Amino acid sequence: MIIQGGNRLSGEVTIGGAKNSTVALIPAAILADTPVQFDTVPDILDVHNLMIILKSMNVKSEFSHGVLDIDPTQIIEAELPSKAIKSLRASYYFMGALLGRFHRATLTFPGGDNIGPRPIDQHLKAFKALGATVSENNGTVHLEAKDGLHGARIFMDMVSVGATINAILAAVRAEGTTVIENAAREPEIIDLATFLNNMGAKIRGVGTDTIRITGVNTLQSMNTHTIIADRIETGTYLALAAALGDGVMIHNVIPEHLESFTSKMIEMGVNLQIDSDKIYVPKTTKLKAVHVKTMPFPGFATDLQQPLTPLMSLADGDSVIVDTIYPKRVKHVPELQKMGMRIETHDGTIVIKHTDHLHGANVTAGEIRAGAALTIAGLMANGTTVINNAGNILRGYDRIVWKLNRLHANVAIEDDSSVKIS
Ligand SMILES: CC(=O)N[C@H]1[C@@H](OP(=O)(O)OP(=O)(O)OC[C@H]2O[C@@H](n3ccc(=O)[nH]c3=O)[C@H](O)[C@@H]2O)O[C@H](CO)[C@@H](O)[C@@H]1O
Ligand SMILES: C=C(OP(=O)(O)O)C(=O)O
Repeated sequence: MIIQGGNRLSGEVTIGGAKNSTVALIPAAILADTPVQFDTVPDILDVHNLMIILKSMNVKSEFSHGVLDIDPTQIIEAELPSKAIKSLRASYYFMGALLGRFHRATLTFPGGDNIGPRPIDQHLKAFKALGATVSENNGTVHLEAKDGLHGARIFMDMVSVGATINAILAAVRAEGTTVIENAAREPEIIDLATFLNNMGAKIRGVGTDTIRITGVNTLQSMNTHTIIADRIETGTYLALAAALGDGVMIHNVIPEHLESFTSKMIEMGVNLQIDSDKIYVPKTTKLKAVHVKTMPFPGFATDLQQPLTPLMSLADGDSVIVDTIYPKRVKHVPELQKMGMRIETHDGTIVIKHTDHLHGANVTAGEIRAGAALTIAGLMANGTTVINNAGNILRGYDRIVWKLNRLHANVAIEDDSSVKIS
């Protein structure tokens, strides 16, 4: 990604469907006995890679103008393409979905963002509780429930989005009732349950820490499922607009999903004008330093700590971030230093000091949200910034180059081949 920095931004931007919903909904589609349709689907690399995985199972999918059609009615068991599986984290949702559909699944370990250790022990614990045996060999996981899946009580040792979703996917067609305790409460889990319940599933309690699922024999889609707005993309544009906007209106927002973030921006001195489904960010000149601690929802999202960093560098005083979910999520720090930002890490604490000027540099997006922070910093900086590994940004930001340029930024992607799907 090549950014000519220094332009002030203004205008309007519309947020796409949530990446973290979409990447669960697509694997969930294989549990249906009918074709399914999603709309407001973000145009991101993760979606294209999930479509490659579907194709390997003879599941046809078509994606056009934000509408994704998936026909799982001719699904077959097949070896899944390990390159696509490794390209994203959420490919692990095929473990729960295939177990639910065929009572067995074989997958290589998932990829996704390199943000420190990301074990899947809670996912495997849930599958075992439901009656599956789990064996691992050379980076491949084999799951099998020879006597079918049976409802069970699952207590999650820690709050995990992925393990909660995987347990739902495996339990939704299991025999009997499953209770997930200490479940994650992220809005994307509610979106997934809405999709499944509209097809006849019986999932109750999503959005609380106890979820009850009574298994059903069939899931049939009757209507199009509209994916919720991406709260992380929203937060990224909010931070960007406050840092270098002369007035930016952000549409398709669910403000209730972002309260921990918007309240932090207001604490910083950004006079956000929050409406029912849009937020206006006025030009902001004076910012206060703040402290942020990431937490499971409804706490401050780990995925938004890095996008807030460039705005923090404009504040008077030292801002502090502690990421309790991923303490090693600091890939952006040395890259931002190359651009002149006064940012340091000490024992899991990130300190951002007031920085007068950023300058363009050659940097690398180690992961998606590090890439978002570098993009904002590049737009604020004098001169040209080149972000290598921009594929990490395109994994999860819907049509980002087009959206930024419509706000009067000067951004381009070069060497598109490096981010093409194979
Ligand atoms: C595709 C998707 O939705 N990705 C999101 C999801 O990732 P993901 O679902 O992978 O993250 P989790 O909620 O599972 O992780 C939360 C914490 O639990 C730990 N853990 C998790 C599972 C497990 O079996 N064992 C274990 O120890 C993790 O290392 C982490 O410290 O939630 C993260 C935390 O909000 C977000 O950053 C990601 O954007
Ligand atoms: C960590 C993230 O994604 P994933 O879990 O898909 O790697 C993210 O979206 O910030």
